[in-house]
Amino acid sequence: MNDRRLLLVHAHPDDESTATGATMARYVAEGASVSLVTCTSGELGEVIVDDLAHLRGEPDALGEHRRGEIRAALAEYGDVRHHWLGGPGRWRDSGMAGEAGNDADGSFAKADPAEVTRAMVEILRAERPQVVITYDEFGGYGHPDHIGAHRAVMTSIDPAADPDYAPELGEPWQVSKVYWTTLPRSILKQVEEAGVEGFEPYTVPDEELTAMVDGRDFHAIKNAALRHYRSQVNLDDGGFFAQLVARPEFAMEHYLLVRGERGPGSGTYDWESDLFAGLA
Ligand SMILES: CC(=O)N[C@H]1[C@@H](O[C@@H]2[C@H](O)[C@H](O)[C@@H](O)[C@H](O)[C@H]2O)O[C@H](CO)[C@@H](O)[C@@H]1O
Ligand SMILES: [Zn+2]
Repeated sequence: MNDRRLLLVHAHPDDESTATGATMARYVAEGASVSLVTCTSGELGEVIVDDLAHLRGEPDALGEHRRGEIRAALAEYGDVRHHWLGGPGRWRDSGMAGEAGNDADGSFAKADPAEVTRAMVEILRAERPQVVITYDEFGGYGHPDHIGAHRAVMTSIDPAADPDYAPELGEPWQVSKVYWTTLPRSILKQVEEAGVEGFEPYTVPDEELTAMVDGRDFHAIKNAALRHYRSQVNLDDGGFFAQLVARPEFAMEHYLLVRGERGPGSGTYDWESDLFAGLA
């Protein structure tokens, strides 16, 4: 199909590259329109390198720094249009589940759901994507901002298409397919080889997944983008994440279709290899 438009909705800077970077790179390379929504600037993140120690305990400064990191990271992909949900700094990082930031004024976890839906509908109507990607209802691993990003998408798909919902936000738009980014249960072998146990709850049985985007041709771009997130990830310490990122399989990104018609697939589980499969 011509004029393919993909929208990804993530919680913090770096999530888009970690979970879906090869997918973004592939569709940009294939000439699709790719846009990204990031819900917070990651103000409460840790700072893992000492040369950025001045950012520790400085949420505003860390947020500004991470906005710079994602600008540099997205440039590695080429033409990706980037939106901050509600505008830069509208909603702030909530911290990990159970932390004080969850209740802080201005945190994404405390956002008015109606305002979040409105902000998401405005972007959906502006970008008019056929395909939207976000997290599952657990946010992948339970982070409140990831759960919030999931809810932002799942509460806006129908209003975006409803002519009676906020007509001032633009012409109605019906998204055709919604996918949740997931980790296949089969990844456990790699994870356990890297010395990490207890990862199973964050995975989905391979037979329950519906699509896999093979982005191995774009593994280098995904890694180049991740290298811009020095405050968050270290790809050179030989640790679990660095080992995972180095493997070409890390660029094979898996999805579960939750809205729309499943297109033709192939292989053991009849997975779609193209998220636009089945669309006219
Ligand atoms: C990948 C992701 O969503 N990262 C979030 C997460 O970061 C974790 C947090 O800093 C935790 O304290 C660390 O132990 C853990 O290693 C980090 O992955 O939560 C942050 C705060 O909400 C967020 O800024 C970061 O992007
Ligand atoms: Zn995140």
